[in-house]
Order: sequence, then structure tokens, then C-alpha cells
Amino acid sequence: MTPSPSALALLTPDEMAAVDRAAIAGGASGPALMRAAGAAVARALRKRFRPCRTLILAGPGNNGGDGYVVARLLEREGWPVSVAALAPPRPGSDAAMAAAEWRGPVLPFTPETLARAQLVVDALFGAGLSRELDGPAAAALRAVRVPLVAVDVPSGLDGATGEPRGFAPQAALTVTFGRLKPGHLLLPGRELCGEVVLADIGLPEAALASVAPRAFRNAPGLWRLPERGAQHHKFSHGHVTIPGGAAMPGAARLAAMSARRIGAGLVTLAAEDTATATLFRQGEPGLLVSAPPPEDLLADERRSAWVLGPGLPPRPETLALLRRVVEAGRHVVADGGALTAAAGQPHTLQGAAILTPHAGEFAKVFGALRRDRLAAARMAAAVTGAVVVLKGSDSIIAAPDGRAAINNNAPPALATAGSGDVLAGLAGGLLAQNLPPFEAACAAAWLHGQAATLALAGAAPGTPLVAEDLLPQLRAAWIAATR
Ligand SMILES: NC(=O)C1=CN([C@@H]2O[C@H](COP(=O)(O)OP(=O)(O)OC[C@H]3O[C@@H](n4cnc5c(N)ncnc54)[C@H](OP(=O)(O)O)[C@@H]3O)[C@@H](O)[C@H]2O)[C@H](O)CC1
Ligand SMILES: [K+]
Repeated sequence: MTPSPSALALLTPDEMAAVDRAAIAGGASGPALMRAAGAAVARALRKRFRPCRTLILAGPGNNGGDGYVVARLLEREGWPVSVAALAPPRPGSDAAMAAAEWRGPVLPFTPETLARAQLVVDALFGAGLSRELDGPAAAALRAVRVPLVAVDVPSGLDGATGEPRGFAPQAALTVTFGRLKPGHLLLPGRELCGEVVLADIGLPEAALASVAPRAFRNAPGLWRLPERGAQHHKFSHGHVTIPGGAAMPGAARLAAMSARRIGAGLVTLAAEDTATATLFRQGEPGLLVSAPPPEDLLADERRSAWVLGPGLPPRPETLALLRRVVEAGRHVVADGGALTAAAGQPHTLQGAAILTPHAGEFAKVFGALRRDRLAAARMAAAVTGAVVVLKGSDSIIAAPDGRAAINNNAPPALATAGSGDVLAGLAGGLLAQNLPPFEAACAAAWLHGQAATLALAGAAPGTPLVAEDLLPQLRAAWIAATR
């Protein structure tokens, strides 16, 4: 079933803290939320592990408070549990109350204590992480050699960015509450969390609704694919134009075949020179091929969407063509050569609808990628006014208004030659069908990942993929998105 946008919402640790405050201001009980959080961790853990010597590493805040609840609930089930407290909870806090209800062993926070554990529950820091992890906390987590279950996030992982601050341990399981955080989906956070369980701890809807989310998990429900009615004809499904060059004619062809398969009414390959036109004419019979120069096609206003870059050289001419198409008021997806042609001059991409850089192209255009890639993608979108798809295993789709989606359905094998051309073609095909740029970019990224997942269904991990394998899967990906 398609999830609702609110179920796809991601909240940063600060936003989650605001939800917490709103819940408590609205009459919810802090200790009850903590008991529900601890119970969710204990439940998830009991499902996956057999009773064994379990050590709870408890920090001074509410993350530690959750840990004391876990200790109590596991012990009640007969587990051999002990707690090692990094620091005592603040007197009078909910965590202090949870700690007072723990009557079992409290061991010194030492390497010897850790060495005896068969399972570690990391309840040191969660949403309240305020600085780099160091000292005994970092040393203890670095020394863990047994499965680790993280409460909310592996301690040290920044829930807003997915980047470790100082250090974050590798968890087998992470149990989080109410909403996922960007850091659960952004690499390396996604890998460090292991399996992620999202538990409902009874946060009131009104409290959750009091914070407007700015980030989302990318999935159908965040966008809808265009509807196709009987009264529609090929022009109402848009016309995509894709200029292509002699150096890499396959790139433009892959983009064009993808745009057709995602429902664009007409797709034209606009040849840069006559030799390329000859090559293009040997392609799919349903593709239109036009003779050079591509600019001649601008007079036809029905050519509403253009994909510029796959297989084009990163030359000033490519950038000049992009400017002419943008100035003619067309929706442009800028990829590959069109992006590299704009190295160091991001303003030249203003007016494009969607930019699809991988990390290397992003750095060339916008400068070295900062550790907070979500913020970097948002910055690039704000500077250019375009939707930016920062491609990777955790592609970030950022809109100029600050909305962002994180895509997490792409298998690693998708990092292959031509894969980006398919993505650009999908985005162009959806733009031509009048999807707004953010929705078109999100849908393209999801369909791309889904097509790859379908192409690899049943294959052993590590099985390679070529971009052409995606094409026959696009129909099934479409169907999956509309269920
Ligand atoms: N709505 C919910 O999701 C609920 C979540 N719960 C749990 O609560 C935590 C968040 O609790 P909070 O008390 O806000 O924060 P933490 O427990 O993560 O940590 C705060 C304390 O840790 C100190 N700190 C922070 N970073 C470091 C560091 N690198 N080294 C040493 N000490 C650190 C911090 O010190 P300050 O000096 O910054 O004050 C605090 O003492 C959430 O993650 C959930 O697990 C609720 O239980 C239920 C509702
Ligand atoms: K933690």
C-alpha cells in the first residue's frame, strides 16, 4: 500500500525534540514515552536474539533512560542483564526515575565489564548528541566485538546528516521512535544502523503535526505518476528532446529510450552533426531523429522538456545550448556534459528544472562536497533554483524551497555506466508529462532504483547490471509505483 506523506516524513533530532516538547506541553507523560521507547527496544531485541549476557551502556540523558527501561524489561524476562553508566542521569529527570527503577547490577564503565558481554545495548547518546564522541564513551564503543543494538541511533551518529561525529559503532539493530531521521537513511548512517525498526511510542498526532517536516523518505505517496486517460493523445503526454553527440551517442539513446518507456508521448534525438544523425537512425524505430542543429527545434513550443548532457561534451557550446533552451522557457534536465561545462559557475545553470550530478560533478560545479551532503544539496538547489538530484546509493533530491527526499531503494550494482543517462531520461519523460520538477525527480529516482531491484531479483549479492537491463523493468516499476 502507498504510504502517506506523513509516514514518509523524516525529522532531525532537533525537530524530534520539538515534537517531544509539544507532546509534553499537550499533556503526554515523559516517563510513559520513555517506557514505551524502552519496551519497543526490548521487544525488537527479544525477537532477534536469545537470552545472553547483555550489557546496557547508559548515558546521562533520556537515551540512557530508555536503556534503564530496557534493562528492567529484559531482566523481567529472565535475561542476564547489567548496566554500565557513563554518567548518572540529572537528578529529577525522567532518566533518573528510570534509573531508580533499575535494581539490578550497575558495573563500572570499564573495558573489563565490556569484555564479559555477549550483547551490548548502546543507550549512550541519541537525539541529544551535542559534540564529538570521545573519551571513555568512544573507547568503549570502539572495543565492542559482539552484536550491538542501538537505541534511537548508534551513539555518535548525527541523526541529521548520517555522518559520525568522532566515532559511531556498527549496530546490528537500531530501534528508533515515532519518525525516522535523515541519518537513518543517509550513508554511512544507513549502514551503521544495521536493521532499522521504527516503533510507535504513542507520540500524539497533534505533537507530530506541530513540526512541518522538510525531509522525506522517497517512495510513492510522496508523488503520483501522471494519469493516462482515454481522451489523451501523444502530444498531451509531452515531447522530450534530447541532443546527442558523436562521441557518446549511446548515452542520449539510453536517455531517450527511458523517456519513452516512462510515458513521454514523443521523444526526439537531436543530432549534433550528420554522422550522429545516421547513427541515431539505427536506433529504436519509435524514436524520432532530427538533423542538426538542435537549436532549430526550439521554435516548436510543444517540445516542452529537454534532456541536456548525456553524451554531450563539457564544452562552452553545450552550456550555450542549455542557456538558449532555458531562455526559451523549456523544462530542462541538465546532466553529464551540461553540468561539467558549468564547472565553477553554478549560476549558469539557473532556470534549469532538474540537475542530476554525481558527487564528482557536484564538486566541480558547486565546490568540494561538505560532510553534510543533505545541506550541500539544499544549498545547490537554492543557488540554482533547480531541483538537485545528488546521485549515490542514497541519492538526495533537494528542492529550492528546502524540501528534500532521500532515496534508498538503489542496489549498489546501479552504479554502472549509462545508469545516469537512464535516470536523466526518466526525469525528462516525467517533466514532459507535467509532473512538477521535485515530484518528477523523486519519481525518476525511485523508478530507477525499483527497475534495478527488479532486474536483480533472485540474483546473488554482487551480481552486476548494465544500464540496458533497466529498460525492460520500467513497466513493472511503474506498476509497483501505482499500486
Ligand atoms: N520523542 C522521542 O523520540 C523520545 C525519545 N526518547 C529518547 O530520548 C533521547 C534524547 O534524549 P536527550 O536527553 O535529549 O539526549 P541524549 O540522551 O541523547 O543525550 C543528552 C546528554 O548527553 C550529553 N552529551 C551529548 N553529546 C555528548 C558527547 N559527545 N559526549 C559526552 N556527553 C554528551 C549531553 O550533555 P550536554 O552537555 O550537551 O547537555 C546530555 O547530558 C532520544 O534519543 C530517545 O532515545 C524518550 O525516551 C522518549 C521520547
Ligand atoms: K544510542
